[in-house]
Amino acid sequence: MQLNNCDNWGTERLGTKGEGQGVKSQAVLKEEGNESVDRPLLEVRGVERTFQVGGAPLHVLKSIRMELQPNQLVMLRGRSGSGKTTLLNCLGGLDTPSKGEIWFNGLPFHRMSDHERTLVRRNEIGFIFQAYALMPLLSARENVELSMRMAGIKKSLWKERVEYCLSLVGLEKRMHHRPFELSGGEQQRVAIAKAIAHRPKMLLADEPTAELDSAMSAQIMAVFQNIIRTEQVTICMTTHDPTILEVADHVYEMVDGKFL
Ligand SMILES: Nc1ncnc2c1ncn2[C@@H]1O[C@H](COP(=O)(O)OP(=O)(O)OP(=O)(O)O)[C@@H](O)[C@H]1O
Repeated sequence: MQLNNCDNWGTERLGTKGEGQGVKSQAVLKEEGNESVDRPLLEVRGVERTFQVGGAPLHVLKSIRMELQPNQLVMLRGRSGSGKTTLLNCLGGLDTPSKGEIWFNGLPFHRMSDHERTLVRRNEIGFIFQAYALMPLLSARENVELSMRMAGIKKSLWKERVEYCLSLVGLEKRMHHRPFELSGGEQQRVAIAKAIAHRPKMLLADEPTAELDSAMSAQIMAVFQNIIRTEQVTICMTTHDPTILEVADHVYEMVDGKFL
């Protein structure tokens, strides 16, 4: 199953980084001398997700425990139906666990309202989908601008940041191309530029290489490694592809809703 397309979340500005009501960002906690700043970027403790299907419970996630440290590339590997997308949805605050805790950047996602999670997600998390999720009538540049508009970033800052993000993914010469004028790998690189334009701390990618051949997949993984270094971002991605696992800092192997 694929992640929801975040472009449908609306465009109003809901606050600046870490401005969620009743919750404090890592930066604020640090200023206050709170020891929690040593926490990982993301901590998952005892997470379960159960759906009611035809009146019976379907236990999709079972006792999940994981950590994402800053500037890591972490992969979730598992067969179709093992629960990878369900977990990614919970990590990104698109879904809430039935049980357990998810701490993102010191914030208790599992206790926050939808509105609070939306604020954090818009400002601090980027999403990349298998099917690129680009607007077909907009150029590469306009697609990246769109995500800055959605994050409420001042228009005067767009030009420099958009050009920088497109150059990071090696597409500075394709800025004016629309998606249908780009290869699959190039479209996915525009999607990456779009996902990092608002400077998220965490990128979640659901099968980002599934539609690509091995050479293009390798390019995407090189781009991921580059942006972890230059943008100080943590990436968590799902994959079926065993050939790309070697570039991961950590691989979680998922079987039937549990980690091996
Ligand atoms: N909203 C839902 N309601 C009921 N069942 C669901 C729901 N979302 C997911 N599931 C079920 O949970 C299981 C895991 O689905 P999920 O999409 O997380 O797997 P996946 O590992 O990402 O698979 P794939 O690699 O094919 O995308 C599946 O059996 C799916 O049918």
